[in-house]
Amino acid sequence: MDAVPAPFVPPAPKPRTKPPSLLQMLRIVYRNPLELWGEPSYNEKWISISTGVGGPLVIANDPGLIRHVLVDNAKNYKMARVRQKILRPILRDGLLTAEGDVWKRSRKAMAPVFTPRHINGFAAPMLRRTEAFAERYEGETDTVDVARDMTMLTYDILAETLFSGEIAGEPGSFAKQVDHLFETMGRVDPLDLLGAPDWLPRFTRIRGARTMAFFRRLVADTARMRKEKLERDPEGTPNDFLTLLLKAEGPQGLSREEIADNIITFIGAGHETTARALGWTLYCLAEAPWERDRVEAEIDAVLAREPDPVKWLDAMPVTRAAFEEAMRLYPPAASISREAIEDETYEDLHIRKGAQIQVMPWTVHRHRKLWDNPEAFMPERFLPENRDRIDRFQYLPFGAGPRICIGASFAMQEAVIALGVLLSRFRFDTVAETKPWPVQKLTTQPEGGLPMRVTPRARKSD
Ligand code: HEM
Repeated sequence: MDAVPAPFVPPAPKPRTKPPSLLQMLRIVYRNPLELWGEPSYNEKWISISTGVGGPLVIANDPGLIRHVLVDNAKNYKMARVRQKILRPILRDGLLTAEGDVWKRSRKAMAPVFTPRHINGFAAPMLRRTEAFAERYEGETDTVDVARDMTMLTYDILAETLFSGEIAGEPGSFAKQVDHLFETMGRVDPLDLLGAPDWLPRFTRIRGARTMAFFRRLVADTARMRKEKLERDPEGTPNDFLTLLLKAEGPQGLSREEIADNIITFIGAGHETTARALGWTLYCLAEAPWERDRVEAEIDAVLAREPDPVKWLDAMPVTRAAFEEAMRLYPPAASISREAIEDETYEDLHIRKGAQIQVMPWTVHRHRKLWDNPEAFMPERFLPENRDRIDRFQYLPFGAGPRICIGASFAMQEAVIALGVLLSRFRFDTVAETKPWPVQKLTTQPEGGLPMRVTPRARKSD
């Protein structure tokens, strides 16, 4: 009998054994916040720091406390200050950054856009886009950067499901502006961490402001173009996100400005997140070929009998488990942050008004008391027969509670369709230069990229 190989342990920063100085801390937070966390963050239920930079801070790792903050007493928590300072100038009143009544009205207006019927309707364009994208690997002999490629793929899919390709302006300029926007604006500025007043310019963001104005004009023109088409030819207008959002326009629904904010939000929240998770999945599978064999076998069997991509998510538990395990180890959103509105107590933890609460999928997903062998890539944890052992609040790639990711089903469907198409046709292998290092920017990115060799798979019938 073959020996069972030891599970693959992918790269991650070692927990710190002593706290950094203030200067070191600012440098780490700017460069890679994942390198900040020490042993207690991976072992304790919570850590409460009463005199942190920017006020009191609670790191929440305990599923009970997480449930308390995100669900049971969610009304006592608003979006954290630093997060809003980074994201609100870009996303304004989009769902991710809206608060209070605007958020409530928008979430209600947008719920019908994300129904299973509409998500299922996106399966065919997801399949079409992935198949067209996969053509680039035919005859490819050089190594390719799978990290970059996955952002292109998920951008193609999002552009198709948002606008069906009907974008104002030059083709290609939209994608370029998006990249530039988030690269220049979506960063933690040390001045925000120190709680500096808003009138002090954030040099990290100045470069992004012009791109922002250009991008907003492009989105407004695209929406206007579509609105005219919808009035002229409702039957011939594609039923994509933009049409669905424009149908939600009105006093009880969304204003035109909010529609633009949400389009930018969907692009910001819904393309790089899925791309990172796909990239890390392909990387982990390549480093654990015994797991990859199981995924490939499942995909071959399902594709041979089920051409309808709507059915793939339910039909592929092994593939789904690999994707979920990659999101455990590399949660695209590494932290979920809130701010306490009033003083309150949870068990013996006193939470002060204004305290920043960090629920960190990064540390919760790697917590020593919550997971066996937490550093190892072991997709079987997420197979249906084992799933019950995972507490709802110890696995949070999409968050939880009223502000849970509205695009979670979209992302899961997209991921399984993308993996189904790519892994049925190609084998993804690492090469000597594949040495990714996880870095937290807006998402958990592989620094150094994911250079990989992509070769056609020999089919059973070949
Ligand atoms: C693997 C992919 C994705 C991951 C890991 C992810 C993760 C998350 C997380 C953790 C939150 C909660 C943030 C918080 O509570 O502060 C969130 C919210 C959100 N996500 Fe996603 N997301 C993904 C894909 C998508 C997609 C595809 C879309 C849209 C098409 C999307 C749109 C949003 C929006 C609009 C919110 C704000 C919801 C609200 O506050 O009501 N996400 N996402």
